[in-house]
Amino acid sequence: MPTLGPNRYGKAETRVVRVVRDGAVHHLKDLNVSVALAGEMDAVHLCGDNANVLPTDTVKNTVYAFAKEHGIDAAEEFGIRLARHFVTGQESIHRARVRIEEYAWERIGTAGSARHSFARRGQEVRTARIAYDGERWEVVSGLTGLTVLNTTDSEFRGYVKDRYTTLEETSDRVLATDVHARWRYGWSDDTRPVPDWQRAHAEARGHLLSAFAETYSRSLQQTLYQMGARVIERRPEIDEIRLSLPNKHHVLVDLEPFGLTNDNEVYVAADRPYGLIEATVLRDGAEPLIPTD
Ligand SMILES: O=c1[nH]c(=O)c2[nH]c(=O)[nH]c2[nH]1
Repeated sequence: MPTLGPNRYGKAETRVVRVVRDGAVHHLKDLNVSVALAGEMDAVHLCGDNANVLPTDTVKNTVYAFAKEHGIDAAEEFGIRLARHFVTGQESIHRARVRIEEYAWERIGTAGSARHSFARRGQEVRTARIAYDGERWEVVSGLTGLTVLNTTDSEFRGYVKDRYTTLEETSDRVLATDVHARWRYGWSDDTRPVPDWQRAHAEARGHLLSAFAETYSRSLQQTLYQMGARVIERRPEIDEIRLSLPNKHHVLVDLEPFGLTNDNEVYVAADRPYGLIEATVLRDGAEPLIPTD
């Protein structure tokens, strides 16, 4: 009989919107929560015995019930609460992984409606991934879809050239990317103080942005390292950060046919193909544990 390999199950993409009504002033949290559970699941796969299976429908209900009972503050905290509940609440479940995407809303600032009217903030998504095996925690937070652009202080020269190279060297180009960042906290057991998730996230995001803006870039690779290093240097609770940065090429348009010059003023924003620059930056002695795919 073929052997059953690694397996997990759960409810993916439970969309939960939680409104907190503070009198006339309302607050909004908007999450997409995916829970995956693993443990003693041989019988359900091999014999059709469901005795160890907490239904995925129950998993979904738990997400909604916890949103009501405990509210939602930091995504990490909500994910930790869920993971602990499944691992400590069911004997057959030994490990839980909770992934959360959080969509940010900001207030529409007109008088009166500012209390209950919101607009989605751009494409940026906050992410959290919590893994728990009953003893150790692994919390990886991050963000995707944070689009940034420098109109100068970026060059790309001195690279390898072979017979297929046509790219012109440049000492002044537009540098733009959609930041996809994941960072892993050193916190891993309940006996140690839990990081301030909201503050750590806001500060890490701020360091990514300031390093992007302040780095004189000789390549996106160099900028990536500077962004990651700044987070590691300034946030002691973070041991590892992985960045995936598409190079959103901005190509100068040839205006000569129209008798016009183009002194780094008019670009075509090419959407594909794009260079894709990826790397992990680590605290000295830390292990690279964030998956590279
Ligand atoms: O910052 C860059 N890094 C590269 O590796 C590369 N390759 C390329 O064609 N343009 C760029 N830009």
